[in-house]
Amino acid sequence: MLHKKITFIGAGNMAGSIISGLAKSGYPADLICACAPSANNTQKLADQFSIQASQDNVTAVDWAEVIVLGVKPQMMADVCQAMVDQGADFSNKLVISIAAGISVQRLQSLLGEKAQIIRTMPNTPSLLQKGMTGLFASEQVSEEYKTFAGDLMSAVGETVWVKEESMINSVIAASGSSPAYFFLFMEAMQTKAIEMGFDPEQARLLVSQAALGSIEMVKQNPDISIGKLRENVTSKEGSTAKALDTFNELQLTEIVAKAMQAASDRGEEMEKLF
Ligand SMILES: NC(=O)C1=CN([C@@H]2O[C@H](COP(=O)(O)OP(=O)(O)OC[C@H]3O[C@@H](n4cnc5c(N)ncnc54)[C@H](O)[C@@H]3O)[C@@H](O)[C@H]2O)C=CC1
Ligand SMILES: O=C(O)[C@@H]1CCC=N1
Repeated sequence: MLHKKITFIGAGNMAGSIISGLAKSGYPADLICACAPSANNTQKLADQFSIQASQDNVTAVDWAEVIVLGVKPQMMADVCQAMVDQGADFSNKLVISIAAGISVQRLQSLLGEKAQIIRTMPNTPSLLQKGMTGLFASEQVSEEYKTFAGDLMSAVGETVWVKEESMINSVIAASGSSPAYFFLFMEAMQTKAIEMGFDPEQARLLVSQAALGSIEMVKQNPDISIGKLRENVTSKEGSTAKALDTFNELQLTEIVAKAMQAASDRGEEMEKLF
């Protein structure tokens, strides 16, 4: 991939994960700058990966060709407005937003019509280059910048382009937020395993190794449906069947669908609020 100077505005959980994944992927560290008001996070990343750290958004934007917006949705408008008021010029720069709930149109009105904006929805496993990112580009974004954004996010995991911006909210539901669902499930299992007599480390090992093995089986067998893999574990009248009956009685599938819909709805709602 081409290498361009990238400034991250915000260096928290998500931006920090992408920066770490990028640095581990071999992206030139001297072309990455992390910018946030407090030096805490930025300096940690700078010490760990030899990237640049800054506390001055405008200078950091001036320096780079690609700007990744990684602040909280609630803060996005104020942060963008402050940069523009202080003279930051986003004309013809590639602006990659990772924020939930901020539309391209909103960003365009904040940063100016000449900013080339790509909206993405990554997730924190980007840290380990095991991320999943959905991307949406408005019509005015150049092919060069689309390719760059795709390559950039591919350096930290898998990517899917969506044609409709509204599908970014579906990406939130399926992969942006979903590491938290899997963590919740594992937490619940760990809690019960402890109750059944294991110490916390053993319980964590039992649950996480089972999860890891299951994921690998899904990944390494793309031609076998996930349902079939489930059936292969489920002996007739055996113990797995009893566990699955319990999940079904309590309507796990419906619960998951409702939770995913709630995540997507909140993304949509935030687009109106912020
Ligand atoms: N955490 C996650 O799993 C995911 C988060 N996102 C999106 O990423 C964005 C950031 O979320 P998190 O990383 O979780 O939040 P966070 O709170 O960990 O990070 C926010 C960062 O913004 C910085 N910041 C605050 N004011 C600033 C300013 N004026 N200028 C520059 N930086 C400033 C903070 O210092 C912090 O480094 C959100 O918009 C969220 O929707 C997207 C996908 C997944
Ligand atoms: O909770 C949130 O709003 C963000 C978006 C996806 C994951 N975290």
